[in-house]
Amino acid sequence: MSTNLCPNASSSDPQPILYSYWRSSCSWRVRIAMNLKEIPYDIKPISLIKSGGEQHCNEYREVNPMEQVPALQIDGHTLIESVAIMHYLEETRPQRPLLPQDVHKRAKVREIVEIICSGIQPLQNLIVLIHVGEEKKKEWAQHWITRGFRAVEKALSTSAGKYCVGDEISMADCCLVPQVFNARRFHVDLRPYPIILRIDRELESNPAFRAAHPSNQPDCPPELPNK
Ligand SMILES: O=C(O)/C=C\C(=O)CC(=O)CC(=O)O
Repeated sequence: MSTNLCPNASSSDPQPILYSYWRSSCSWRVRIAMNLKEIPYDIKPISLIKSGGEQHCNEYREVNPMEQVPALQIDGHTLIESVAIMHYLEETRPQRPLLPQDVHKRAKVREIVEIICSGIQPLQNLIVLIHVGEEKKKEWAQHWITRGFRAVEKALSTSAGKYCVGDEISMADCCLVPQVFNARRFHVDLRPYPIILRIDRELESNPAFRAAHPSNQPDCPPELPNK
């Protein structure tokens, strides 16, 4: 690895720590990326629901002022925001690339990432749903996921191979799979999105994706149905 890629990393650095919540789709994206790149890490679970949410406690606010997961302690730095973290990993650990070489394919990966990470997930995030209220939250989440998935499916109709963009797994796939889980959680009818469903099914058995799944997280409640 060249010296400017990872200026503060040394073999004596402690193992990275990922502040994560089992069902957080943003934590899940980073777990997949770490697993794909075979970067060992420890999980520090932050419960988003226990006692009003551990993400709001003073200690964690020092780690992530947005009071959200994930946060990643790596190379002597604390990084927040899942997409920024994935790009950092890509730039410092280029093994098993998550962006294609071709600039147009890269643009397509970023487009799909952006649709999901800006255009869908933030609108159905826990803090928003709390604000929307118990009575309306399901319909609200369905509305925004459906709207976004229409655009994702359209993008995939020209970009997809085996995965979101061509035949290599990319950041777009790291974002898509957790969003499909959220869609199912809110009972979105996924039949109009056959390409999304096909790619989700394709990645289900991938070991990096399996290990990152909520049901395989240390903080996943044991009593969860369909574990
Ligand atoms: O267990 C819970 O109900 C609390 C939080 C979540 O699911 C995580 C989210 O807010 C959704 C997400 O990350 O997309």
